[in-house]
Amino acid sequence: MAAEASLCNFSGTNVSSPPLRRYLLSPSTSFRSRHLRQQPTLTSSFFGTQRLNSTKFNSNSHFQKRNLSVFAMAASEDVKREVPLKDYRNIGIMAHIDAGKTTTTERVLYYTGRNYKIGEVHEGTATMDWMEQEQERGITITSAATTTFWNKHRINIIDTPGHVDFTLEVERALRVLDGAICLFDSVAGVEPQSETVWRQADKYGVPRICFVNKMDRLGANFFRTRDMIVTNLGAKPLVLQLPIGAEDVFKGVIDLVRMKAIVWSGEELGAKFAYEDIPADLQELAEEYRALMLETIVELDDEVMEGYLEGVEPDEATVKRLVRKGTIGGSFVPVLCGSAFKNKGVQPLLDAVVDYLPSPLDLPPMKGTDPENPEIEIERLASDDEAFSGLAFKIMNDPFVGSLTFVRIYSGKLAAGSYVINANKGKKERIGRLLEMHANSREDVKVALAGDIVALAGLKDTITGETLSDPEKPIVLERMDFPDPVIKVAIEPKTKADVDKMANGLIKLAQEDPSFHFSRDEEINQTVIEGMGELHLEIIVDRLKREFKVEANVGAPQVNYRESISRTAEVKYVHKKQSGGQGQFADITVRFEPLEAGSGYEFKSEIKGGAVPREYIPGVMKGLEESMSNGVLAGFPVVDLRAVLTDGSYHDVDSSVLAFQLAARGAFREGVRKAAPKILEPIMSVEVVTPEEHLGDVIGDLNSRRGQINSFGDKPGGLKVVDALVPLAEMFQYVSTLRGMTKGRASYTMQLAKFDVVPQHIQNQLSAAKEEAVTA
Ligand SMILES: Nc1nc2c(ncn2[C@@H]2O[C@H](COP(=O)(O)OP(=O)(O)OP(=O)(O)O)[C@@H](O)[C@H]2O)c(=O)[nH]1
Repeated sequence: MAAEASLCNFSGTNVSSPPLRRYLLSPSTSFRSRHLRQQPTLTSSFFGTQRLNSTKFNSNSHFQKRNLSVFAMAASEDVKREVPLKDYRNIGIMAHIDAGKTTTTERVLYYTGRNYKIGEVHEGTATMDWMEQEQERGITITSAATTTFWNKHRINIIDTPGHVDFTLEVERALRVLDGAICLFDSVAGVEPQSETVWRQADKYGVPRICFVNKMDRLGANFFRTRDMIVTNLGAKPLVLQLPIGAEDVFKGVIDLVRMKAIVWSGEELGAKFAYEDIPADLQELAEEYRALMLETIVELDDEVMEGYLEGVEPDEATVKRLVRKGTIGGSFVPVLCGSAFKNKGVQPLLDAVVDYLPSPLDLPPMKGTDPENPEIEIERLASDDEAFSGLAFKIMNDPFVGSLTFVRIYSGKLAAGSYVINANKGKKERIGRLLEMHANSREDVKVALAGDIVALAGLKDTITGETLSDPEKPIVLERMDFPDPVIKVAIEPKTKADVDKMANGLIKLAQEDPSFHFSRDEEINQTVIEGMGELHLEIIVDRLKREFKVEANVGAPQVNYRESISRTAEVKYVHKKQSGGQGQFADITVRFEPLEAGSGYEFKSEIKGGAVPREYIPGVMKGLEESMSNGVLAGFPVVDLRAVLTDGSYHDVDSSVLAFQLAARGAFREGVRKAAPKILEPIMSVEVVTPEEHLGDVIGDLNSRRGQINSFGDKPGGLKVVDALVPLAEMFQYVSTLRGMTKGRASYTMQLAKFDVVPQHIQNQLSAAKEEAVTA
């Protein structure tokens, strides 16, 4: 018989315990009957999508079920595009925490005419920060997508959070954006989270423009920020504006493309601005920077370059064309400035979005694979005439509509009432309603087109990162990478009555957020939630309380350890039982091999000549898979390991799938013990910014936390910066220690750097703790 070989690969962390699987399979239908009852009135289309009536949802809305047929009808209608695809801009606003993303987005919404009364972040009324706790904490937690229009261009904006615990939100947004605005605080310059986000944007090849915000703040320095874009980000800035004044005398900007000053007459919302002559004292500087700009852009066009060398300056249209070309091609990043809070610089920023950031047509076609045969690559052009494809990039639970799936449409059309296929799962999904989102209000649309970002209500099986496509022409678009959670806490509802409510809430939250996991450990009778940091889990617990009305007791945070092996080991294991009637017999030999960090788990069969018959191999795979979630040292998930089934034997009567499953579990226990098992812990890359007088304390403290100091440096304003690698286990509550130690003058950021082996004494403690918990 020919050699049988099968290889399966899945990340060890995705192995969910049986109770978790049960949770995930239970249907969540609670919202459907109550909310799919809007009475739609067809109105003429105004913009790129065909609208039904605009509806603000509130608990008083009354809808009628029979009109659902209108949605179904819409699927077959021809749709005329109102905004050409070349005039679409799908953008995100990214930055370090507190750089002003929400404030800037609010201004953008105001100036594009969608918001009549502006919300201020510090008053807790900002439109994009619509979740209750965002308003209280004044930070943006969930990306909210909104559609708006500027100069006949359709701009879809996704507001992304700045805190590192929500990095995944930023990743998701970047995956579906065509361009981005990177905001910097002109006092702090390029901050650590901006560097992280910048690298993420590089990874997805997202063209961007920079906006140096907060030019009105004491200590604002446009040029220092420009220099930091070079030194900290390794990027090539193309200065397109210079500030006129700074701090409390910041008046406006010099537009180096038109060589005009743009001066605002006040600081209030809607303050008028006028184009004026460049102030005499800035004329020379403006000429110098215009020359620098021109020298950079003419390199992109030989003909223009020749003219320029002969003394002919390119006209405004040519300058804009070349800036656009270089921005989209990644040759440089345009740099603008202003003060969102004082309403200066926002309109030219919107012009720059339109002028320099790409439309879907400027980008390469979307690549994907055939779901049946992942070897076959497929491309989809950004066009309404192509087969439909879209990527689900966010799931949100909405109190009025239920679960909303945000989808970026890459090709084709999507109609309410139609059916699509979830290409990752091979499951049909019915498109109940299509909603165009505007922060916390929404409008029903009949059909959405290539380039649109819409929210779909009523999808059943689709989670973040999956592709929806035309059932006739399925495609799986590139998958997103989700980081593994690094921290966990035990959680228990305060009353027995809340057990089911909590399970339901956890399922919904996990569907929304792939960096959040939960599981139930039957052995110690505990539900455990896992996430990217203390704040991340705090927010989850808070949302359970507010949105699902579950009061819960929460344990102390614990590190998400992993187990792995250090060397290859082979083990022969025979499972044999004879009690009463039929016996059980399975004999296998399995080789356990260590894999590179991040490889997850692989299974391979090298069985020849049917030593283990084909029908029993799934039993072996299942037994090994089950064991992967429960390592031999301290019960942590096992990662970075390949199990190879090399030999075995069976009994004609007594062998069964179950017998091989039990043999695999035994082989795992024995084999992994022989393969020098080890416990791994998350090591964080920590950056602390502190005044010099506290530097010694900060370093001493990091050393006492098993920290390894990598470098020191200087920051503007006489501050020192320390880079260190510190085990996450030592970083709980660091925020309060640091605050106490430096009188609140230092700040820090941290993110996962790697997993590394724990010292022996900690391994012993963890093993002992597991034994104690099981005994208890
Ligand atoms: N002086 C000044 N303050 C600003 C400016 N823009 C924003 N702010 C203030 O800076 C603080 C943070 O602004 P946000 O808009 O919440 O920042 P964010 O980047 O959205 O913050 P996260 O969502 O938490 O990451 C708020 O108090 C704003 O009022 C500005 O141009 N000048």
